[in-house]
Amino acid sequence: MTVFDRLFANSTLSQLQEKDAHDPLAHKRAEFKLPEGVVYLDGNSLGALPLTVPSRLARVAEEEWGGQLIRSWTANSSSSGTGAAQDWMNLPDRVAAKIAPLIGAQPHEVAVGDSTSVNIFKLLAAALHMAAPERRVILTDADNFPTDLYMAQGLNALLGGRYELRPVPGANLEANLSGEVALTLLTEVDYRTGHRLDLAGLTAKAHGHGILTIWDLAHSAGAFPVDLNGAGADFAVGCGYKFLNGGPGAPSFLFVAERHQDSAQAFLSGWMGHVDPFEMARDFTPAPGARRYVVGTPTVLSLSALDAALDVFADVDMTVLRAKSLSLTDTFMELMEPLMAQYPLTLVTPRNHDERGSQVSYQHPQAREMMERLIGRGILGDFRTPDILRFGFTPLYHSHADVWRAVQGIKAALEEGGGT
Ligand SMILES: Cc1ncc(COP(=O)(O)O)c(C=O)c1O
Ligand SMILES: Nc1c(O)cccc1C(=O)C[C@H](N)C(=O)O
Repeated sequence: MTVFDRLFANSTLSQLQEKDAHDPLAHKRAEFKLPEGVVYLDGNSLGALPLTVPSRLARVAEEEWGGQLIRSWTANSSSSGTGAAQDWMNLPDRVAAKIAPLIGAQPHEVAVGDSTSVNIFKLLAAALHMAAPERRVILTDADNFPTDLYMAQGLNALLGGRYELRPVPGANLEANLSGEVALTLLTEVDYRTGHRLDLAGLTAKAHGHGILTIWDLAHSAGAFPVDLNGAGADFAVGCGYKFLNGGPGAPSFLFVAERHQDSAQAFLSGWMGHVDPFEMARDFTPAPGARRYVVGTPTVLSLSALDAALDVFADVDMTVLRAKSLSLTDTFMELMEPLMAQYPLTLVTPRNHDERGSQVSYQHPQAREMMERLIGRGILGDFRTPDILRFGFTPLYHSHADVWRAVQGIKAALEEGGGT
């Protein structure tokens, strides 16, 4: 670093620190465990640990499981002296009620459990069954996350190959909406580029052609305000372990719009989606609302972690969170500008605010090696094939000074790489 560089960098840093001093979300960082010496830019893969989670897990293990044993499935406060049992049976519904406001849904439109992949399967099956039989195309983005494509391929094989999975480039989606399309299966924010589709606009256009929509909100929920009902969305899924910080393998959520709940069928009709599981009836009668999509026994430990993690959003205004996210990603792009002029870096994330999520990505010919060097320097981003450096920003725990530190680390890693 030259003297000039250092002076420039320091003045930039102090300007950013000034911004941080006025950050209305600055206090949220103290609610997370973040290791010293690390800038964690991978909350879009695995959110950081909210401090309330370990004690909640310990309580569930020691008191609810260890002390109350099977009584914890029901709410029965008189069953023991060690505190009220925790009504585990309804835990998926309580978690759904916490996710609902983050995605513009009503609580009974949300179900929590299973993985995102499995929930995609449930919704694909329900939506295809609702679509007119002459509609034989499932329209998707060619760059969609692999599991979305694989689930559609698997279900289509089960259905005897009746459908055509049509992957098209994101820019051609609108032109491919037609009367032969049964449904669209789209991820709002691209996991590689961070490009954000127009969820409301595409939903309206799809509806104009009589097409049902399934949205994957993996990189949206908890990252910015989502308004599924405002957009008239039909179906959606999302991850619990990314911006919702529910921990590795956290349960996923799904959304079924109220207007579809009588016609959409839960084909993975497990007993926990039955209106009265302990009736032990021979035939499946669905529970009201989205609860019918809860298949088997709720995964109490991981649901409890997600339940506790979601409390960090209780006092967060999501429009404020979005404004901070944009400020962080704008700052990052701006600070990276001189490096783009000097090194083979290509920005692949749109600069336009409406067209991006909460990540910024660059192509680099040695992206994998670059990311290894960066991780060695404590800048934890991600590499995605074939040549993407991906940096996720979580407004709940990042400051503008973190952005500055990250860019200093990237600069040093690029220099270490000898110009590549
Ligand atoms: C868009 C998208 N959908 C789904 C998933 C994951 O699905 P699952 O939770 O089933 O592994 C991811 C990331 O892992 C993703 O980025
Ligand atoms: N889900 C993941 C996992 O189980 C292991 C490692 C990474 C992940 C991810 O979240 C990948 C992620 N969906 C992505 O956007 O690349």
